[in-house]
Amino acid sequence: MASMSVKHAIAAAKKLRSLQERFNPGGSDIYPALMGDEAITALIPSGNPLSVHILMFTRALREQGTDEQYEKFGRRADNNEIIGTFAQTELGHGTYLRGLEARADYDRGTEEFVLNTPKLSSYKWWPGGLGQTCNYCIFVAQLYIDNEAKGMAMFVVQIRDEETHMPLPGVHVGEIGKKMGLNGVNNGFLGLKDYRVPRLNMLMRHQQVLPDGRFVKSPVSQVSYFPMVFVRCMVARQNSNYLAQAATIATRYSVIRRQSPIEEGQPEPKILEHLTQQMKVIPEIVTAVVYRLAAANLQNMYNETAEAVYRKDFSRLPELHALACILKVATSYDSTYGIERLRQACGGHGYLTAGNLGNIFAMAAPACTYEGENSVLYLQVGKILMKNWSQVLAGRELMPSMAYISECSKMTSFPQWTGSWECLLKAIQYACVGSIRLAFQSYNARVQSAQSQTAAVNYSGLELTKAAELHGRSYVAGNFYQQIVNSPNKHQRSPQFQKVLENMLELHLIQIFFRHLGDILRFIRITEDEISALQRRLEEVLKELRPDAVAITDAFDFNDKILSSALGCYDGNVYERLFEAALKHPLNRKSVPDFFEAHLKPFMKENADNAKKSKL
Ligand SMILES: CCCCC/C=C/C(=O)SCCNC(=O)CCNC(=O)[C@H](O)C(C)(C)COP(=O)(O)OP(=O)(O)OC[C@H]1O[C@@H](n2cnc3c(N)ncnc32)[C@H](O)[C@@H]1OP(=O)(O)O
Ligand SMILES: Cc1cc2nc3c(=O)[nH]c(=O)nc-3n(C[C@H](O)[C@H](O)[C@H](O)COP(=O)(O)OP(=O)(O)OC[C@H]3O[C@@H](n4cnc5c(N)ncnc54)[C@H](O)[C@@H]3O)c2cc1C
Repeated sequence: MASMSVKHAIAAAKKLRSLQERFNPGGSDIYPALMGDEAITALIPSGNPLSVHILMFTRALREQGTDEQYEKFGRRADNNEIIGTFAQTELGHGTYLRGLEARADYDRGTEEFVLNTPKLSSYKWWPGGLGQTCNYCIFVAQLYIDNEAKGMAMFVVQIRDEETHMPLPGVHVGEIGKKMGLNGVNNGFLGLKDYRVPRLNMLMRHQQVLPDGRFVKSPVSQVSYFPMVFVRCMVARQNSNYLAQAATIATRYSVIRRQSPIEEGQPEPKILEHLTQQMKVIPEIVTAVVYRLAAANLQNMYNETAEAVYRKDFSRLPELHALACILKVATSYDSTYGIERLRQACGGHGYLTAGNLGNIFAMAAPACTYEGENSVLYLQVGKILMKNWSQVLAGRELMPSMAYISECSKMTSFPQWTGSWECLLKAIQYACVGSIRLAFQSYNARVQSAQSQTAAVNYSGLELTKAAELHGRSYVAGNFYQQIVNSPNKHQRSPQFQKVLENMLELHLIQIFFRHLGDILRFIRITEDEISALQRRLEEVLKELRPDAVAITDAFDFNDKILSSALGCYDGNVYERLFEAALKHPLNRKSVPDFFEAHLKPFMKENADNAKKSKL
């Protein structure tokens, strides 16, 4: 499977290169590389072994290396003359980067770094493509000078001979084994023993080791985390795409499949006529749209911040970090949940490999773990919200994406309930700020009672992650509201199209309201009648969106090859394709399976003989 994936990935990369040259000659704009990776990944159901090369190796060389280092390594990597990965996680550590055990000791006598993975737990473990595909990697290690720890640093390390692909002396590299999906990616392990690299193999755009061993610290240590921020932004778009693919499959199947009359004596309707089926499928279509828009917004912010960082302006890093965490977590959680819900909406056929929903789930699910495990990232955001709440208490201004926190903090109570979109949006924001306030009170009480900050974070973890989740909901819903209601190009939309968008906004806001009703009721008084009115509106807007469901998913414009699903094919010939897939199964090559003579017949005969004996 790995070699097939590499073959497909190379073919797709070549195609991408020609497209880039045609549409973006000589450009190093990140979009083609991004789109390229998504296009390649979408075409390789078992995952793209070049993903981490495209998304992290080339990017780290460009953003963390000096211009000279880019010329030496980056250009060859961008041109796919060398294939690399990003080797940070170890067998023993993934989240806690300060606990990484791989070390780089500077030898000023030879102006080299001596790289070691001192224990089994220090082995790099997980990097995509490391097992068999890559001949280089970015090796992340704790930097030591005269045995004094200086923090994390990145090193360009060649691990395989460029001609023979043989692992180099001092390198122990291989595949980590089968996974629940992405088995074409050859995630690998890497051990290094006294492996020497020249001083100039340490990426030195932001921090340097001089020939005599003097260390020049980075002005902002967090900039070394930037490669992870990029992938978190990419995950937001990638996983909204996976959800859109699954929504397309389930929607198309739901207007082909007929089952269970709604009125006695009536013909069996398309299953999408059942209200409960609409509630399973249509909200996921809308969630995919909502996250695609939020992810595009975030990508623009990433590009602007990356350019600023290039100019040594690090001011926007904290806000980008917070939003990248929020969106990476929200899209990976919600897409994974949504894809499984859509699989269940397709009944038994949703469980068939020919439907491809299981594989889409297996492709989407690991995003809850890689690039920062979700609950760890929510804790990151929780900590940032605590810092920002202190700013609010001190009357200082907050970053733009948190401005609503200041506004809500000035409200002594929630205004009269109207149920309008603005009211629903304000309700989720108000609940978020209420949660931040409660979390801060708990956190602060712990710190005041002499707990360390890290311990206070741990023991306030449930409230911190709740506040972070609600901040994510507020950001995503606010972004969708602005795009639908206040977009500068709203007047270019036809009234019909605007109405569909407004129906999607209505559904998203009501769905989020019901999902967090408990969190909202802690801070806002809402009567039973007002809640029942929202229940009616929910049923109404599902009915309104039902006629547009197929058109919206068709607008995602996935080729049948990308969906790779007998249930979601454009021509709707589901049963014929299911049956065609079934007949291709190896077990159907013979009428009598080989195991009959070898196992089944003797087994049944032995039972029959025993039965006869017991009667005698
Ligand atoms: C197609 C898909 C391919 C998938 C390929 C997958 C690749 C990978 O998975 S690569 C490996 C990914 N690994 C991670 O994401 C590690 C996750 N762990 C963390 O992020 C760490 O917890 C840590 C790096 C955040 C460090 O934690 P800790 O040492 O406990 O330090 P603090 O939490 O106090 O943070 C210090 C300081 O730095 C700020 N910060 C943290 N991360 C970032 C960032 N990415 N960008 C900017 N700033 C960051 C944090 O807010 C703190 O700031 P202050 O409070 O102002 O000091
Ligand atoms: C498909 C896939 C591809 C990957 N590709 C790469 C790659 O290319 N390069 C690379 O370097 N890595 C890669 N990784 C590794 C990935 O980055 C790590 O798995 C991830 O960072 C989590 O670390 P861990 O696995 O060590 O889990 P841990 O950090 O051991 O976490 C395990 C559990 O402990 C909890 N936990 C840990 N710390 C805390 C805390 N401070 N507070 C609360 N709870 C905590 C976590 O929330 C989690 O529930 C990949 C992983 C996968 C699954």
